[in-house]
Amino acid sequence: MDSSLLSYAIALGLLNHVYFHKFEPNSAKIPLLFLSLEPAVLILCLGGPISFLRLLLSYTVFWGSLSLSIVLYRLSPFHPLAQYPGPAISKVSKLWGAAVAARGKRHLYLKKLHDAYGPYVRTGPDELSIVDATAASQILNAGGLVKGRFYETGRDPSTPPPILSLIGEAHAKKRRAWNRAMASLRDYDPVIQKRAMQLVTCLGEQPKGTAVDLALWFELFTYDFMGDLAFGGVFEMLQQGKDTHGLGNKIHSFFAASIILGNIPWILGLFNLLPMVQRSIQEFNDLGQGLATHRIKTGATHAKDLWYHIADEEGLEKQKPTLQDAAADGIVAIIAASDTVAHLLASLMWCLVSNDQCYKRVQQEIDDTFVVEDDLVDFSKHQQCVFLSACINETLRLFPPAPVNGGTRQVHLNSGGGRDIAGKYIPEGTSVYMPTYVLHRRSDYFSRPAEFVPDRWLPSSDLALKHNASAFMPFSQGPANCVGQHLARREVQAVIIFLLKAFEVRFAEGFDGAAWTETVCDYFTATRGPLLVELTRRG
Ligand code: HEM
Repeated sequence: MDSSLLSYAIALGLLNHVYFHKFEPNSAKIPLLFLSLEPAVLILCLGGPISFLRLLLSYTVFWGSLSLSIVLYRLSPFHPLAQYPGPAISKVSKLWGAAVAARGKRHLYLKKLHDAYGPYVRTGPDELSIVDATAASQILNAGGLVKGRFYETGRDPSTPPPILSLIGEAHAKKRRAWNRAMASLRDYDPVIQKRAMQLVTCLGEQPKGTAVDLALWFELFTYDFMGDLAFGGVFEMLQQGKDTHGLGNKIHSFFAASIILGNIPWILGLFNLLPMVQRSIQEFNDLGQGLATHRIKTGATHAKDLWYHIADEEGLEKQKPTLQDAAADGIVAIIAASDTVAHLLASLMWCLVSNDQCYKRVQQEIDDTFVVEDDLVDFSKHQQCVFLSACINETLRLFPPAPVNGGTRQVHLNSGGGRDIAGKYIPEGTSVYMPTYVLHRRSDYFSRPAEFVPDRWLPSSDLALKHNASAFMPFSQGPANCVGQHLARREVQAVIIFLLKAFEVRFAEGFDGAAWTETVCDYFTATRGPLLVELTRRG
């Protein structure tokens, strides 16, 4: 046995742990290079024969001592997050979390963990999941924590970052343009109306007695609508009755890769080198550029569209964004605004069709508000449907389209110490999730948390229910909350009003309605399986 090689390999393993713990790298590229060479260099330095057996010993002992030291430290009471409970496997590595995320069931896994361990759970060596409304509000609002490394995923560093990845002044600048775009939502009413009416027409043309996949049709609606708003009307998927651009697949595989990478961000630099990943990022960049070029060539479908604002066509900013810059935001508009709204629409229809009483109340409210068909286009009347609004809130509570509330927030390393948040100490280097799916289902915030009870949102309700509205944050909170939330509500309100005025909707024969929620997955935004219904024209 080569005892000096053994002791040096152990010591080198421990030294590497101490070094990389203190100077945590941003990317695994350089550390992996060092870690793969060091045991061989050690043999060269110690002298003696360079045999296969000595190499094997050096590598095994070096990697073994490094891994054991990391595992023991992460489980030890000396780790800064030692006071937070959580499963041992999560304390040791994020790989388990990444595997759960890859299956799309992260929201359900987090719910189980919080049920077992309470509102603060250690979900990774340096990661917490928090479902405390006060803490979430402090983290997300001004003066809270900044965005974590999660937001670097899915982007090639050579491409301009979209609003979602930015912080500080760069974020504020883009946010001003987005705020202008969302300041006068009435400008977009004609587009919502046109697409909602087209949706109803397309649905009415489906052969009688066939099952219609509402989840798919809602996606086509939102793609067409956002295509109109951001890029001058490019997709026309409703007309074709299918996702002709494969946009759904592109978005879903992009997000799936992003959340897996978001769980183990140090792998980012390596992962981005894979041709498959480069291709996917490139595809998105090309799509954005192509759509932007199309919009510039053809102009807007109506006076001032979203592109007009995000590309600053009015020239209000000192420095106009480049085409690439604006295209990056245009793509965010398609991604952030289509799948989320489609999910809300599908979940809402599922909730209504599953709850006959609520369905009838919504239908009655719509019939009372819009006595003649022409009234439907009067968007000011849409807001009068207060029970429908309550149903929208209740759906957002139960099925938030961003189940984990976006990416992580972080107390970055070397940022001047940890932070006190709602009476708890969050040490430097900690990433934090605030899964709304779990927060919204805490029984001490909302009574009967798993039930669809829209009345809890009505001021006139005489139900004596616990109702903590500050724990309701489907659109996140603070300066980087969802800038499109009012547009989303406006779209959903309109589509449901047009749809329920035109049709009776029931689950299709043989469709297992009760099992539909099991098809919901969390890939940053939620995805869902087909929602098969039967539509009957109302008289
Ligand atoms: C039901 C529909 C929607 C839901 C539940 C939703 C939810 C969210 C959430 C949770 C965030 C924060 C993400 C994070 O911090 O990582 C967000 C950000 C954002 N959303 Fe939405 N969203 C919806 C619809 C829309 C629509 C219709 C638009 C645009 C037309 C939009 C545009 C954006 C943008 C641009 C951001 C980034 C804001 C910033 O960084 O300042 N969203 N959304």
